[in-house]
Order: sequence, then C-alpha cells, then structure tokens
Amino acid sequence: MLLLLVALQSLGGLLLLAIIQLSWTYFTTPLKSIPGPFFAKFTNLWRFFDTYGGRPELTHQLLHKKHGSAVRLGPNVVSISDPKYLRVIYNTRGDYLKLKKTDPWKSKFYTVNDTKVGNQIIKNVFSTLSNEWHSTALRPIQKFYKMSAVLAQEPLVDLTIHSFFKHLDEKFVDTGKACKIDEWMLFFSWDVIAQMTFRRPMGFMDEGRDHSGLLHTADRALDYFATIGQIPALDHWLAKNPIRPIGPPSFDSAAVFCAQQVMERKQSESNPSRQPDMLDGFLETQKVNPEAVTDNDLISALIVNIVAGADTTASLLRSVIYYVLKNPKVHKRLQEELDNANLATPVPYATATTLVYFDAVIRESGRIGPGVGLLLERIVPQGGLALSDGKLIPAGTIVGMNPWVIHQDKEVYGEDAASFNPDRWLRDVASGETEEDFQARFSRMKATDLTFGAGNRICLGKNVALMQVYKAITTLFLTYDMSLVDPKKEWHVQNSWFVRQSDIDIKIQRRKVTKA
Ligand code: HEM
Repeated sequence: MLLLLVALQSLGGLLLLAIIQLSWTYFTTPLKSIPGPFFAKFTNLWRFFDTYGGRPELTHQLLHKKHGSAVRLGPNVVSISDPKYLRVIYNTRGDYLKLKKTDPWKSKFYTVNDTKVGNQIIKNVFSTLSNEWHSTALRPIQKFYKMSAVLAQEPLVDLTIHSFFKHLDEKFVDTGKACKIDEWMLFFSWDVIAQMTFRRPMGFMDEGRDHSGLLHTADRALDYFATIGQIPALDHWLAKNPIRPIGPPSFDSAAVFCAQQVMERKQSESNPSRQPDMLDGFLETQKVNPEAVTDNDLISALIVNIVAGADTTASLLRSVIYYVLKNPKVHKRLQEELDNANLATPVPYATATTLVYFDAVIRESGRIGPGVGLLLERIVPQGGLALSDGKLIPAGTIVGMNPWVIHQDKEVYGEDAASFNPDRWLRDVASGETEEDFQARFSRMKATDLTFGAGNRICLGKNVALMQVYKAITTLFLTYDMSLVDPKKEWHVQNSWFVRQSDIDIKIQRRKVTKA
C-alpha cells in the first residue's frame, strides 16, 4: 500500500514537472506571436503525429492558408512560406546551417539520417551539419556531378532505357496486362542510377520485383527518418541506441553491394575502351589523392548516390506520368510536339532540352508534386530573422520551407497555382504578355522552385536526375500510348520526406509512329 502511495506521488510529481515545463515553454518563448496549432506550441509530438499520418504537406498547406506566411509547427519550429525568404534561408554562404553539432538548439533532424555501424556513427554529404565536413567530403567528387561529366554517361542511361522498354514490351504490351507504372518507375530509377554509378543495374527490372528487399528497406528507413526526425532526440534511444539499436532495417546490403563494386573494380584490369562510370571517376581521384579519398569515403559516396538518387527520381517520373495521363489535352499536345521533332530514340538529352512544351510539363510536374515533402530545416543564425510584419524570429529557431507549400504561392505562380497547368511556364501571347514580362515572370517562378532545394546544400545529383528524367519521359511518350486503367481513380501518396506515389495502373501499347 505504502509502495503504491509512493508510486502515485512520484507519478503526480512527474506530471506536475511536465506541466510546469510545458507552461514555461509556452509562456516564455519569443515565438509566442507566431500562430499555429495549439499543441504544436507545447510539444513536437504534434508534428510527430502529423508526419506519422503520411500527408504532412497537406497539413502544412492548410495551416499556411489559415495563418499566413509564418506558422509554428513545434515549440521551436517555424514554417515559412514567403518566397522573399527563400534566398535568405537557403543562401550560398550557408550561414543558415542544418545545425552545428555544438549548438544547444537541438534540431538534429538530418542526423537521424546518419548510419550506425558497430559503435561508429557514419555521416554523409546529405546528413552532415557541418559546413567544413561538407566541403571536405564534396571537394574530390563534386566535378562528377557537373552536367559535362554526367553527359559522358548518357550511353549508360540509353542502355537502361532499352532494357526498360524490352520489359514493358514483353510483360505488358505483348500480353495486354495492366502495368503498375509506379513500381516500374522505381525499378527503372534504381537500375539506372546503379548503371551510371557502377555500370551494373541492381536487377530490379530483370526480376520485375523487389528481389533483394532493398526497396522495402529504403521505404522503412524513410518512414523512420521522416517521423523520428520530428523528435530527433528519440533517435538516440532507437536506431542509435548504445546497447541495442531499435530501428528500421539497415542498408547493410546496399553498403555490401557498394563495397563489392569497389573491390571488384580495383582488382579488374583497366580497359580504356570501356564506357566510364562514376566509380571510375571516383577511383581515379583516389589514385591522385589517396589521403583525401579513403575507401570508406568512396563507399559512402556510392551509397548516397543510390539512396538519395533513386526514390527521388522515381517520384518525379511518376508525377510526370500521372499528371500527363490525368490531363488528356496535355498528353495530346506533348505527343504532337514529340512527333513533330523528328527525334531519335532513346532521345538524346541535348535534344530533349530543346522541346519547349515538354520542358514546361517537367517543370510543372516538379512544381505541383515535388519529391521532397517536409521542411528543409535550417537554424536561424545570430541576429535572427526579421519578418516583414515586424516580428523577429530569434537565433537558434528551426525554420524551413516545404516545397509543397512554397510552390503554391499565388503571387508567383498565379491564381490557379493549385492546378496542373504546364502553360504557366510559357509566354501567354494570347493575353498580350511581352517577352520581357514573360522572362521576368519565368525567372521569378524558377527562383521560387525548391524541387531540388537551394543554396549551398542544393541537390548534388540534380543534373543526374534531370538527364534521366528528360530522356526517359520523352522516349516513353514517343514510343508508347499509355492511359490510366481507371482515369477517375486518384493515386495514393505517402509523404515520408521523399514522396512515394502508388496505385498508378496503366494500359500500354506501342505507338505506330516510332520504332525503338
Ligand atoms: C528528381 C530527383 C531528385 C530530387 C527531387 C532531389 C531533391 C533534393 C532536395 C530537395 C535536396 C535538398 C535537401 C535539403 O536541403 O535538406 C537534395 C539534396 C541532395 N540530393 Fe537530391 N534530389 C534528386 C535526385 C538526386 C540524385 C540523382 C542524387 C545523386 C546522384 C541526389 C543526391 C543528393 C545529395 C547528396 C543531397 C545533399 C546535398 C548537400 O547537402 O550538399 N539527389 N535533393
């Protein structure tokens, strides 16, 4: 009985302490005047559950509609939607850090993405919070992501497109079966990035399924990253638990695969007539400067290529296909442009970029359905962030923009910002828009585009992704007639930082006009 009383008293004490702490947070915070959901002002549990629900980008859109351009999503977290601040928060100086390790402010969202091998925490170019570490890691490999270097691998993309179409023909065109194009775009994107990286696909298209379980692992890892990233302190007790890690399945198999590729390549005879891939480039750099590029650095760079570059590209590919098939007029106009352009197949990247309407379709798909769907979190530096309404967001606050929110800005994208309309990326001759006005509007839209992030931490693989997408989509729409099995059905979307779309079943036939 006495024991029970003591337990109840202790529980009561703890509860009281928690209430005092929450009230203290609520009443003393300098962010009191920033509106937002009531519970978000006390605890990050609000955003944890919102993200767990799978569609946080929709909540963020609604909250900004209701409260304006600054919304509080956590006791120390503010979401910003005013495009004016995009170049302030995501600048090239990098003073709005993902967070310095020594900072007391505890964002650590990105560190959830670190991996733990034994007792060692392994960071990567994406997850690191330090600008110094970031520059050191990037310096030796950055040149391989420039468009000139990426173009040298175009034949490897062609090879993967040929293989993709062979599978589409055999499995769906010849049999008349419906194709789950959402899955096939994922198989394609993992195989194509592996081709460019190691001159070897991961085998998803050949198997026609997630034969290694890697795709499932990637999904679970992202679910974990997105949700636990809202209360990053939990990561220490879960995946990074010092005694027994409790978390998503690890990327061990991907790490082993990458390590094998490095070892095999080092042991194989060099063959100058072979199509070079990214690993060749990385190894060459290591030869010149072995201190700057260790084997571990190599493996880490290879893993990042696969992990950051496959799901994201699949997301954009699916967006384009879904929106085009949902909009028959857009589909028709796109096919007309492709048919009239006298294109070779697979379509060369340099030619694809000259197709004006196609380019508008890609930009619009990335705008309306960006592949990343949470705040790109940064920390306000010394001096704070002054908002135009006079409020000051103090140093140490976590701020960020969600591409799904900022891409809906009506002042930049027009009153119909919520709809899919590739025409917004073209000059509106019918209503008398001058070339000069169009260029100004176009530049503003581009400057507000956060599809690939911005500033010093902008997407490293943007050129890689664009080459894959421009080539695959032009060649796909040129070669096949595709339609949704049920044109009224909506796709399913799961936002786990990367946005995963599913339930896109299509019918597919070869078009008469072309032969691949
Ligand atoms: C359509 C495809 C892609 C999209 C939409 C996309 C989107 C993004 C975004 C929004 C960021 C910024 C994240 C932040 O600021 O928090 C980012 C960073 C990054 N992306 Fe991509 N990405 C794509 C493809 C790729 C590819 C193909 C690769 C690699 C080959 C890649 C590698 C990276 C890396 C390494 C970073 C971290 C850069 C840094 O912090 O310096 N991405 N990506």
